[in-house]
Amino acid sequence: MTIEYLKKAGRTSQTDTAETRATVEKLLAEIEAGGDEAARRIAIALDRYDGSIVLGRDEIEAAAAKVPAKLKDDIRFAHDNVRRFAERQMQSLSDFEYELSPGFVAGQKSIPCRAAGCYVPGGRYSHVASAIMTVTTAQVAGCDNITVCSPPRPEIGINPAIVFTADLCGADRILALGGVQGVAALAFGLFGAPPADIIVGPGNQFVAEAKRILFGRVGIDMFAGPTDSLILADASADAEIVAADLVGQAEHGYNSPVWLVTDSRDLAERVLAIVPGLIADLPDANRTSAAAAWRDYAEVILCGSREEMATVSDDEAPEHLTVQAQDLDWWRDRLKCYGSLFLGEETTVAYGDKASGTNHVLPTSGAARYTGGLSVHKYLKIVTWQQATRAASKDVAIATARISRLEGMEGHARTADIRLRKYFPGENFDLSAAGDS
Ligand SMILES: NC(=O)C1=CN([C@@H]2O[C@H](COP(=O)(O)OP(=O)(O)OC[C@H]3O[C@@H](n4cnc5c(N)ncnc54)[C@H](O)[C@@H]3O)[C@@H](O)[C@H]2O)C=CC1
Ligand SMILES: O=C(O)[C@@H](O)CS(=O)(=O)O
Ligand SMILES: [Zn+2]
Repeated sequence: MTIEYLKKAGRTSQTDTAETRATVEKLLAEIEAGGDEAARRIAIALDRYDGSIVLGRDEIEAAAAKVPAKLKDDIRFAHDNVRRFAERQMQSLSDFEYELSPGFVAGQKSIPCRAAGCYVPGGRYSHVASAIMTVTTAQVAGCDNITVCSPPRPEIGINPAIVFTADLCGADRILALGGVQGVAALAFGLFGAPPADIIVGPGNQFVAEAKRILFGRVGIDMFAGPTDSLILADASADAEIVAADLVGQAEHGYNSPVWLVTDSRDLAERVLAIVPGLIADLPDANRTSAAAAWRDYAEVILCGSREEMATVSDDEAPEHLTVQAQDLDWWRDRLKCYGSLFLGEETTVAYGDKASGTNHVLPTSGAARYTGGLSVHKYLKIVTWQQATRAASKDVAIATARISRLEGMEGHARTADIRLRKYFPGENFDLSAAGDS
């Protein structure tokens, strides 16, 4: 490899993880011991919010009344796209039964988790689209009970558009709780909510760590923490658009990595020259986040070939991966590690983030090495079953008895023996593990 870093990051998604873990463990222990009251106390301390936590129907209607009609239409448009894509995903998985031998049938079926907990982030920005992504997929998957948690703003509560959206998409209950206290409320079943079987949704490092620690006790979709994005671009790319896309992603937060990987030094240098001006031109809060992310987490990597670019990208396993290069089919076939792929200049990460229909809850911090993003499949338990005639069970019983004895599991072996004696009286079987080798 002949890669050259034209800009190297001083920090990565693994920086400060021990400190985050210690903070989250302490908060979870406090909430588990103290229940509703502890969660409320932490919400007051961290989010300066002392209003109602479980939103009543009147509060939901009041929030909906505050959302402009045009925005409601946009939310319905995005919801419709996400719902139709999720329905198509449901169709991609079908139950089946298979006759392994005459009379011995095994099958696979999918069963939705009963209670889903959806976390909708809202600390820095008001992530209305995350409510669409999480609640809609839970609803299409067939979860019976959907609880939403989202952080309240001081004095105000949850952003009204998030409340409207969660309700539109099918939430059964909405809790004004953010961060660790929100995730804990979903997991432990606080404020009258059923304990979640699965918790889904993105969030900052505290939210992602809380889900990670609770995993096992409760299911989670994946590690979906601070957003990251990588752009693969060759000499044919438009430097202005590449720079705008990098800055658009850096605004997510001070700890959002962005990478440009290219085989064109000229493109890289032009992008490096354009980015600072685009960041400076953002509104205050967005500028602060993007400037810090660009300074501390951004990288510009020059490669010798497109194969080398693909390898660098797969090693990063970015959440969002954009290709602005020639021969898009080659890239789609070659790339292996990403949460969601955006091919060509005519689409962009923000389309997927807000409205195009694919899910924006995606693996971060390299988790795309082993998982895709949120889909209806994350809520489904793929289970198996089997059923047999007595005649069909004979060969399986003999093999089971012998393998069990070889393993030293005599009790298992005898569950097969007893059936063979009952179903085939008078027949003799060699059920010992020993025999010709
Ligand atoms: N991976 C994905 O698919 C997506 C990721 N995101 C990410 O979600 C994140 C959203 O973050 P935020 O705006 O912060 O909203 P958030 O809702 O995730 O977090 C806000 C909560 O963090 C808690 N918190 C803040 N500082 C804390 C501290 N020092 N100790 C303990 N708790 C603390 C507060 O209780 C607050 O309620 C961003 O990093 C964004 O990139 C957003 C959408 C999709
Ligand atoms: O990580 C993500 O998918 C986010 O970019 C989604 S959003 O733009 O913050 O809604
Ligand atoms: Zn985004």
